[in-house]
Amino acid sequence: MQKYYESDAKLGDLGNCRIAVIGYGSQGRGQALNLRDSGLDVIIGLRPGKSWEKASEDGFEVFDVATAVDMANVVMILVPDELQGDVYRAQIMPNIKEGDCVMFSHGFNIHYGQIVPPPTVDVIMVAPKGPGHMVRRVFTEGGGVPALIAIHQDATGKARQIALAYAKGIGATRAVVLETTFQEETETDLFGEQAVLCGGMTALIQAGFETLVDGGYAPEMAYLEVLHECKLIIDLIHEGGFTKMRDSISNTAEYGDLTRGPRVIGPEAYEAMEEILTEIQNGEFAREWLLENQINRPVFTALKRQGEELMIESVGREVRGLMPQFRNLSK
Ligand SMILES: NC(=O)C1=CN([C@@H]2O[C@H](COP(=O)(O)OP(=O)(O)OC[C@H]3O[C@@H](n4cnc5c(N)ncnc54)[C@H](OP(=O)(O)O)[C@@H]3O)[C@@H](O)[C@H]2O)C=CC1
Ligand SMILES: CC[C@](O)(C(C)=O)C(=O)O
Ligand SMILES: [Mg+2]
Ligand SMILES: [Mg+2]
Repeated sequence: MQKYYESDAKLGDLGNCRIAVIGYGSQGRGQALNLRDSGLDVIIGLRPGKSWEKASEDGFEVFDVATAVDMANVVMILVPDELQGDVYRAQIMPNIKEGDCVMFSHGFNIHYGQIVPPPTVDVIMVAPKGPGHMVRRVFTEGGGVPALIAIHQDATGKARQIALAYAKGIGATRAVVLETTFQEETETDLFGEQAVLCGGMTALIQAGFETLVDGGYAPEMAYLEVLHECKLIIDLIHEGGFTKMRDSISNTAEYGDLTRGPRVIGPEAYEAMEEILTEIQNGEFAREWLLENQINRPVFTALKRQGEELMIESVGREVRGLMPQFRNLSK
């Protein structure tokens, strides 16, 4: 894979550009603040509401989406994936100009054909491999969250330089930037969040918590064991792979890890993962999610509420309340 670092990217490639960041949520805020701190010209496009107030408080000039797109030549679309098609057709498409650059942090709408920009514009992805709040936090600490870039259309012949300059502006070249395609980013990102990072992880933690509580152990004990300590173990895996984690745990834990882990994630889990990947590759997941939104998200709403009502959530609030390190953390 092609890799890029600080010396491969020039902020000057965005020097004459005005960047409109459309949306000011997790990624929008993180990216916009980092770009501004990198000395770039950034405005924000929004609808009236909470995000508009936040962006104004943070000192940005905020406009409705159509005006922001009209005023800019680089447009980063950071509204939720499920709304991007409507926002693009109503407010972005009528205001983009020949030679502009349309950017995404996830390939969903391009890959699944929900947005088809005209051939006269660059279409680029700069996708941080981490939550927006961390894109900001790590940048302010002097580091960067790695990112993927991809070029879908290169109308100006400068798409790659612009992608790299943007990646530098948000701090990603301080870590590493890898070049991929819209297809590869979309399919791996959806798979990762569904099967491992979010879906797989919460299901694994919940199953462990329920098993201990059903076995008669105190919920607080179960929480500390299967959720709180998760981060400490993951930090070691993150720093040095399974080897570093296994060097740090006891031999007893390591033997249990090696012999019992594959019983928890056995053939059934592999089959489920293959099915999930197929649904992503053949567009079934995308169709389901877009249709779910068209009917006002009944399944999403019900499952979200059930998740919020789980015992692990209320026990977690209590246990975190016992530890000073959690008291000043925002939600
Ligand atoms: N969350 C993450 O860390 C990651 C996200 N991404 C991608 O980044 C993109 C943005 O996701 P994310 O940051 O999670 O989004 P959020 O849900 O956090 O934020 C969405 C923003 O869009 C605004 N918005 C919603 N609807 C409209 C509209 N009709 N017109 C104008 N503004 C609107 C919201 O404002 P309001 O307050 O008015 O609702 C809010 O500021 C997606 O493509 C996602 O896949 C990629 C990597 C990681
Ligand atoms: C893991 C979820 C994610 O893909 C991300 C933070 O990278 C997302 O879509 O939010
Ligand atoms: Mg992701
Ligand atoms: Mg994602």
